[in-house]
Amino acid sequence: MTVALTDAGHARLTATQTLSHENKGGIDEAAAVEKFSKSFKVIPILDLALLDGTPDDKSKFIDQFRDVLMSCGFFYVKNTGLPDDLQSRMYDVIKKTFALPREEKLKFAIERSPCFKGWNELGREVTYGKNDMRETLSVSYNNRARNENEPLWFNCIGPWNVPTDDQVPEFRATSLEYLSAVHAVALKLLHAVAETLELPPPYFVDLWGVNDDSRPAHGFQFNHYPSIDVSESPEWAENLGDAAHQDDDIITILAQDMIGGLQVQNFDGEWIDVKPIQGTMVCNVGSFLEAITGGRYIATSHRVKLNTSGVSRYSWPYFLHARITSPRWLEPLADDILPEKVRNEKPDVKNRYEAMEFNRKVCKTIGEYRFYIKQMKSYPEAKAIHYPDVDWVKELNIDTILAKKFL
Ligand SMILES: O=C(O)CCC(=O)C(=O)O
Ligand SMILES: [Fe+2]
Repeated sequence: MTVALTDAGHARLTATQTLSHENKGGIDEAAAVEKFSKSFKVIPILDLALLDGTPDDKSKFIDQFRDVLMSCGFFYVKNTGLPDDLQSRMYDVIKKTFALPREEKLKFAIERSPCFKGWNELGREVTYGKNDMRETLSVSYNNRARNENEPLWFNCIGPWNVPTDDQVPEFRATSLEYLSAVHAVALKLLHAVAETLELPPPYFVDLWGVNDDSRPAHGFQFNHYPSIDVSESPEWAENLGDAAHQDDDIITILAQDMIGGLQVQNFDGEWIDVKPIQGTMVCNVGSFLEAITGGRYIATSHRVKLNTSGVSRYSWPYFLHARITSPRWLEPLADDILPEKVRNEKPDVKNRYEAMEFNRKVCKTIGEYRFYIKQMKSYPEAKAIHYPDVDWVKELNIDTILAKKFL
């Protein structure tokens, strides 16, 4: 959900932002022009209120949703049920957290956590070999620490490494409130995804242990993209806020302020702006849904441009993940159980899908993959401190040539 901003600089930007969508219900007209094409030029808006409406409303939603999942993989949702004031409070907490002096943020730096949680300084995160021009705080859930008799990769989740109550008094209460509210939206969407495939609504929730209360693996992250003056720092001119990637989860639900910068790639290779729209959140398909549907539901590639707007940008995504002990690779749903409309949609994403397929077969479990590949690659400094001797390519017995090509 975009946030009504109060300070003068932001309010000015909000007022001058021209939004291409008119928020009328269902999918708006701007999106309908490009209806469900893989050459999309705008991102559709879905109205979650339809799911609680009449049976007709609901089936309209499910039909639209299926088309969106097969064509674009990215969509706004409105009428999420998340209180506006919760979004504003979350936004204030995020701003306060990143505004702490560096010495204070170092107290919860990612290097202090064997679970790769905590604050990651500007420019330190690496996505596909490039440094992202953002600082982040990986929050997620406050899980218990790994027991000694559990595999090392159980450290892919663990206890919070976040500001203390003295540093940001509202941090804990607001984050917990937000996590529970956004998780409810994610569940609603995941039930609807199952319905687009004519499966029982809890199908994926059960398959992936999404409601595993004992050790929730979902991600929650704060992102701060400071404005970079490239005339002063020309060495950063070619970097991005966040390099192009697919989300490696089931579904992502992102809240952002009104600054903009997120872009998604259509199948003609064009980068399309995901402009902030008041009262909406941005959702996208993750690689798990892409894999289980044999590439029919698209985990769209996206990136964040280098922020040169003159004003900081903040975003806070929630990543719905499977239980860490779930198998990393699941055979796609058999063709004969897919509804005809989905079955007939042949994925034309060969290269992307192949890479993803390889990538998913590399590890036995989701936790193993997150720990050895994702986290160790993304946070090299933290890896060097906690796991100096671990060589993940060897550890997982990966073909080094394929690893170079695909990972
Ligand atoms: O900040 C954004 O708008 C997107 C961030 C993102 O794609 C991610 O953190 O995976
Ligand atoms: Fe992402």
